[in-house]
Amino acid sequence: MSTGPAGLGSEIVNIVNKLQDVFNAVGTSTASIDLPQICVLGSQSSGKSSVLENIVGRDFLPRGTGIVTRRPLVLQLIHRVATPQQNGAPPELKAAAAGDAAANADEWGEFLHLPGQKFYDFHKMRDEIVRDTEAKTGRNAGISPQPINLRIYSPNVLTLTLVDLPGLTKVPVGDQPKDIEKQIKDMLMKYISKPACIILAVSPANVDLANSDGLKMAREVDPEGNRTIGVLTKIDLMDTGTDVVDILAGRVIPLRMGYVPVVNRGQRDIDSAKSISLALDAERDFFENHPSYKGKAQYCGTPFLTRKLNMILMHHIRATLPDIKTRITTQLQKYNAELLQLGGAMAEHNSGNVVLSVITEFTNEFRTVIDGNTNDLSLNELSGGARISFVFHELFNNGIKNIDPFDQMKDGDIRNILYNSSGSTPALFVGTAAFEVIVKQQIMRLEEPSLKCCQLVYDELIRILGQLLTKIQAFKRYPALRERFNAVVVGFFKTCMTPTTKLVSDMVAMQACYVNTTHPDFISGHKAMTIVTERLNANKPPPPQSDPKTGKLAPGVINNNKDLDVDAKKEEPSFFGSFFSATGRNGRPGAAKKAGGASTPSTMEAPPPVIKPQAALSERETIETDVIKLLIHSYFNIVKREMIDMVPKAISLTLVNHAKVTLQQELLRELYKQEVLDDLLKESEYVVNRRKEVIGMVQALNKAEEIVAGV
Ligand SMILES: Nc1nc2c(ncn2[C@@H]2O[C@H](COP(=O)(O)OP(=O)(O)OP(=O)(O)O)[C@@H](O)[C@H]2O)c(=O)[nH]1
Repeated sequence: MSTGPAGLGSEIVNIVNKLQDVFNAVGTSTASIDLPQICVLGSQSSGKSSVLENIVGRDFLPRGTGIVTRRPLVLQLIHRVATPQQNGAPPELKAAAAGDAAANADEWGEFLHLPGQKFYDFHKMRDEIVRDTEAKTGRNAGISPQPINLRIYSPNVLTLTLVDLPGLTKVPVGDQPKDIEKQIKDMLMKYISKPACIILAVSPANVDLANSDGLKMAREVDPEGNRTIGVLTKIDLMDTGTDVVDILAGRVIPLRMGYVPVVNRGQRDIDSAKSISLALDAERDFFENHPSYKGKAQYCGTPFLTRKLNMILMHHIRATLPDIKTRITTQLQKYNAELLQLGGAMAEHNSGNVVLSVITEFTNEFRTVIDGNTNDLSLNELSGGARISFVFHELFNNGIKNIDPFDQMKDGDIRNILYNSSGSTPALFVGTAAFEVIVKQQIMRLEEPSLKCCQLVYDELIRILGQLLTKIQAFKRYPALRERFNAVVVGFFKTCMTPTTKLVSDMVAMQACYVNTTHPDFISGHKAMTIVTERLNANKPPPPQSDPKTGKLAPGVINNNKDLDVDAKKEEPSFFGSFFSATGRNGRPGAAKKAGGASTPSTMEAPPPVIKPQAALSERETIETDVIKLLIHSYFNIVKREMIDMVPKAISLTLVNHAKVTLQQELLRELYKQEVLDDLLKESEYVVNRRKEVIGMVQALNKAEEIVAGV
């Protein structure tokens, strides 16, 4: 490349330019490596475009009213030595000369979005900037963070990369969005907040520096002023007798890299198409002859600014290169690892091996999750097996315990059952039968929560399946495999549910079908009787019928034997009457007072169509009912306890444990078949695309590594 003072730092800046190209080629989403660059920051009309054009030495930026710069312009200036044209001027140049008087064979621009096209005509270059800006943002609409990349080759530039950004604005113009100020500020922030960015803060000297929007914003991200260079424009427009000497001396807002004063073309110069070379001459004259600056004129003006920027960028790049190298290496490792996960660059696979290993991984994970040995144990959430335990020991346990056998049954109902269950032999075994009827009814109520428990455990298994389908990487790559896995496993769980619900229903049916009154935990009839009568005595002394003999029914309830008084209706002729009052067709109570009674056999009438019990319970009825309730309570508790114990065991046997043991076989049988293997391993579009992207990144990073290797 070039040598001599003009080429100062070219090599190292070129390295960054090359890196920029390499990364640009793989897209903007990969800006994970921030390259050093100089960003131009300032309010509208502060003179940013003028400074840039002076640095380049050519007119090439769009001008106009409103926000002209609406996309970042990444401007790579590349110094090249002027070469005598050997075979005459290139054809593009001949065409260009007509439009741009300054066109010459040594200076041209190239846009990244128009590869291979050389712009010798800098006016056409300007048109292209306008065209592409409008293409991406609309005519006067908004702004866009998507940069335009322009590279300018010239013997008159120092190798330098500058980013021209939209000017800070306050008022939306035309159909600009209302929040344009915020949009611009956000975009600028994105650029200047990166530590690798050097901020070129442009402020007009004819406005108080404290009000400079550019400097204000720069201080937000660089409060110490370590990476901000101040450019003071419009020095020529300052009132006579005033100057920026205090600012330059760092006495107003100090910046470590200092300030450079410049004089650009005024509006009138632009309108009269004054050439930049003339403008640069005028600038030099201005500083050399101004009383405030002539002693330090070599530190003023655009050429000094350019050299300074070149030096700063070069040093900056030197300083950041080691870090860039490290980042390239880490990124390379990251993308290589991802590529490996995506199945490598060639994406070759032996479908049999893949399916086999996914089945193994899945079933291992499944067992681990069920057994609760999972690595990613979350502290604030139960998972897998722990959730199933919760279903068993909390939900099911409480669901069963909370069933109150008498919540839907009034004492009067019990009395009715007591009577009804006696059938045509009212007194004999009446208690036993009623007890069994009620207990069986209540036992059947346990079926619903038991089946619900099966369903909840099934839901948990489905949940685990969902987790594994997300967790295991191969499913991302092979969506068809994922689908089939899902279908097979869900189908498997469903199949297991049939014997499981049958088993659980049967367990309830077993309990209901045989009531074991000899169960060791069952309260005895005598005990129940004693408890009830004691309770009664305690509640309302003196008990009028405290003699158990009068409540003879009760012991019979349990033992079906001795004390059951078949003559009860003789002793208490009101046995029926005390239990029931008949209601006639018209519903009048007492219409058949003696109905059904054996006392009037000779004049027996047909019973009334509806026979209703009397509302209040007699004392004996109360005792009988209480005894029955106590017995039911005792027995129902035994059954509940057994169900709480057994249902989880049943569900484990036929569902959870069964799945643990046989799921692998099932998956092998369904999926590990030659005829389906290839279909299962069709890759998802995402994987195919992502692999392309990652391969691109890896290639770019490899290239980047090469580029920085020698530095
Ligand atoms: N006299 C004089 N005029 C200047 C100087 N710098 C810029 N101007 C004028 O100020 C106006 C704005 O300059 P630009 O370079 O377009 O400013 P800008 O910051 O790029 O503006 P936007 O792109 O709209 O944000 C133009 O009319 C320039 O001619 C200067 O140093 N002296």
